[in-house]
Amino acid sequence: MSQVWTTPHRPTPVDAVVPLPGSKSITARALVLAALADGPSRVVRPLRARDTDLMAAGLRALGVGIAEDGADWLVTPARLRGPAEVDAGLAGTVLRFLPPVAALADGPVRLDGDPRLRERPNAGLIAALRDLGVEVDDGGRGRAPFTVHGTGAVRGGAVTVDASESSQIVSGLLLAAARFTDGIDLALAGGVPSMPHVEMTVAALREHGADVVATDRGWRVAPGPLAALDRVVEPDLSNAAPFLAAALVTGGRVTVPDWPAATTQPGAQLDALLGAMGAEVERTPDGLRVTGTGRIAPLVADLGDVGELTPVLAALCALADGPSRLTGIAHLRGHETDRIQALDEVLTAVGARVRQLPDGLEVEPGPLRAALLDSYADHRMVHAAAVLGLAVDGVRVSGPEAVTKTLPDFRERWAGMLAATAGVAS
Ligand SMILES: O=C(O)C1=C[C@@H](OP(=O)(O)O)[C@@H](O)[C@H](O)C1
Ligand SMILES: C=C(OP(=O)(O)O)C(=O)O
Repeated sequence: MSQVWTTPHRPTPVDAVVPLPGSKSITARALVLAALADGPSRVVRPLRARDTDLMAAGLRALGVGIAEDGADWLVTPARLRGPAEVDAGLAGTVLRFLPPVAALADGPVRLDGDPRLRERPNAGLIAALRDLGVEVDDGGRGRAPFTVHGTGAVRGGAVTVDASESSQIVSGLLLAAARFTDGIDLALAGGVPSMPHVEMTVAALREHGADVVATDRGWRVAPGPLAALDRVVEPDLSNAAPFLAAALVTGGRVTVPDWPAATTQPGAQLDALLGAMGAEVERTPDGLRVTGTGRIAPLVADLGDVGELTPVLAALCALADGPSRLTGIAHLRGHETDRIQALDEVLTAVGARVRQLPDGLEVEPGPLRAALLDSYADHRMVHAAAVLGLAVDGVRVSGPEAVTKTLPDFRERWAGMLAATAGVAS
């Protein structure tokens, strides 16, 4: 039976330092590239959560050695083999990053996951794999479950890809492409959301020595070896969003240590976004510090590059002092849940007026009221509920265990932040 979490109400300012575990996106790329490299690699301080544990399990199922060494993972590449079964859970990264790796295995690899995973769009990836010479049996659905019939090699070469529904389709193809016989010359058929995540993929490939160039219509990866690499994983800046938002909601102060000076993580844009919503944002020697000023300003923004920040930002919009408009995020309908619909339901339940747009939503704050909200099995909808609960007494959320996807101890960290008057929340 699903749990219900009564989210803490907090009428007084928070003042906390909140360290965060590793980035889901960087951990996923580190695992895949280490698995395809020419020797053993160490992933230092990887995120240990459902999505990244499933990525490791999927690679192990293909024959890759992944051992724990304290908090690190030691990855030892091996001949990739089928038959194998991969459980992608609800992880878009596993759904889109492992099929191109599976195509290099010498046998069939079947991929499936949670009921909602079977609704997440993947036709662009499956079509591209076929164009690159890979046999994929998906029953014509363009979604999981499907079987990649690996033959031990992928021809690769020129391919036009529809990645309008997820940037992960591009990332998945690029990550494995150096191991394709002809590499890849990937041209986009249209737009692609979440560009920082594609840049993260390109940067990670280059760090492993891959020859990657941007072209007029996409990216080209030359065939060749990937060098082994020991990589320290940065903190997950997208998971910083609810904690930093708490500073705005309570008029308090939250610092996230080890904020990278330069990064491809889209969460880095929180400084500008929260600044636009009225926060004071400073980079201090202790980390990124966000201070609430007592005012939450409305936000009018294209969030296409930073879609995964939307649930928390939309929750802030419901607490703002004017109407907001968030656009560029049509692809959020294919995320862990249809996030446009879910945000409409949740924000309406706490008193906002919400209008869905073809590519986003408008949020007009109204008199706030307590409500029982659904998590929709979506970790970031639990984060959004927690942010709302700071301002609205009596916000409860069913299915809070969804946070295991990327931050299993989210509720403990949230309580630690609220308990801290100063110093480090634990
Ligand atoms: O490559 C990645 O690590 C991710 C890319 C994005 O996917 P979409 O482009 O499907 O939004 C993002 O939302 C997701 O959380 C992680
Ligand atoms: C969209 C997300 O996840 P996924 O990697 O499953 O697509 C997310 O974490 O917000």
